[in-house]
Formats: sequence, C-alpha cells, structure tokens
Amino acid sequence: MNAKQDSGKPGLRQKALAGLAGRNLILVGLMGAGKTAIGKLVANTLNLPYIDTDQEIETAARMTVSELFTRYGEPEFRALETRVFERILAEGPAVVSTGGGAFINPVNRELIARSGLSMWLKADLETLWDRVKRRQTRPLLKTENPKQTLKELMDKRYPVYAEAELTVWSRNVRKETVMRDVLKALAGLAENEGTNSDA
Ligand SMILES: Nc1ncnc2c1ncn2[C@@H]1O[C@H](COP(=O)(O)OP(=O)(O)OP(=O)(O)O)[C@@H](O)[C@H]1O
Ligand SMILES: O=C(O)C1=C[C@@H](O)[C@@H](O)[C@H](O)C1
Ligand SMILES: [Mg+2]
Repeated sequence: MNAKQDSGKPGLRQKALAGLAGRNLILVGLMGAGKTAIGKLVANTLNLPYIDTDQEIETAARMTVSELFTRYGEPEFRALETRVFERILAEGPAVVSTGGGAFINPVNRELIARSGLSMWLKADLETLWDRVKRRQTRPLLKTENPKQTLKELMDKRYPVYAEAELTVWSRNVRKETVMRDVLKALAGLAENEGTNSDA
C-alpha cells in the first residue's frame, strides 16, 4: 500500500492541506526522530516537494555532513545550515526535514516562524537509540558513549523543540501511523480555525 492509499479517511489529506494553508511544513527533532522517513511519506501524501536540509547542505558543500564537521568544524556547518535554510524557506511550500540542531539556533527559529509551520517529532530515548545505533554517519554521536550523548542532547534540546507549533509523538509504531498522526495534527489546525472564525 502506498502512502496516499494509507492516509486514512478521504478527507484527512484535504484537511491537513487546509491546516498547512500553503506554508512550509518544517519537521524538527533529534537524530532518529524520523524527520526524513516520516517527512518523505507526508510529502508524498500531500503532493508537496520533499527537502532535507542536511542533503541540501551536502549538495552545496559537495561533501558529507561528517566531512564538513571534520574539515571546517561545527560553527562553519551551522553558518551553511542557516544560508541553506533561507533559500529553502523562500522557495516553498514544501515538507522540510531539518538537521537535528537546526531548530536550536534562534536565527533559524525566526526564519521558520516567518514562512513555515514547525512540527516537533518527539521520541523517547530508547526509540531514538534503537533507530540510530547502527549507523556511524552522525558526527555528534561519535563519542565514547553515544547513548549517553543522545540523552544529554535530549536534556538540552527538548525544551527548545517544545517551542515548535505542533508536536507529534514519533512512537514505535508503523511509519504510516506516525504519518497519519502528522496529518491529523495539521487537520486539527484547520478545525480550530473554523471554530475561531465562528466566534
Ligand atoms: N515509526 C518508525 N518505525 C520504524 N522505524 C522508523 C520510524 N521512524 C523512523 N524510523 C527509522 O529510524 C531511522 C532513523 O529515522 P530518520 O533517518 O528518518 O531520522 P531523522 O530524524 O531524519 O534523523 P537525522 O536527524 O539523523 O537525519 C531510519 O532507519 C528510519 O527508517
Ligand atoms: O543534531 C545535530 O546537531 C545534527 C544532526 C544531523 O542531522 C546533522 O545536521 C548534523 O550531524 C548535526
Ligand atoms: Mg534525517
């Protein structure tokens, strides 16, 4: 079954689009939250372009995120991340999955607030660890105890991710189920608007 067929009730897709109201949907959250996996499903279902900021950075820099960190350091990576963000957000609407640290930068949060709807894909430590432990591509997790590092990042970043306009639990269920939760959260915005305009 493809994502469009699996998007639940027929009206859900339309309601989700109404809630998004032509804005970019910006997915934020830690490494392993499912920003890429869920983002692609959501984009496919809503017929919107899918963009991954890490991939855009890699294309612009002609090297991997890991290589960028090693050769130029994190500050240079963050500067490039903001430049890429400015361009992407101006080109929308699209579903944009961000690098795990992008929303932590207040400059990026301000850019997102202006042209997009932010959504935090929230997951617990065990779920995240289970998803990231096999791949060695994440420079921030190249530490002696990567699970502990992930926990420290959670403690530091979760209060900031909580500033996102919407939060969806990236639970340990089928990706299509999380994707539907994303659509429902967007649809909820359209319903609330209806309520407000009646008031
Ligand atoms: N609901 C889910 N059920 C099972 N596996 C999942 C689910 N969501 C994501 N995954 C898997 O977990 C792994 C990490 O997900 P993904 O790459 O989408 O995370 P991410 O938030 O984009 O991480 P990063 O910030 O490192 O890019 C992938 O292998 C993905 O297929
Ligand atoms: O959480 C982070 O700060 C990062 C996450 C990745 O997506 C990459 O953007 C990079 O490895 C940094
Ligand atoms: Mg990703």
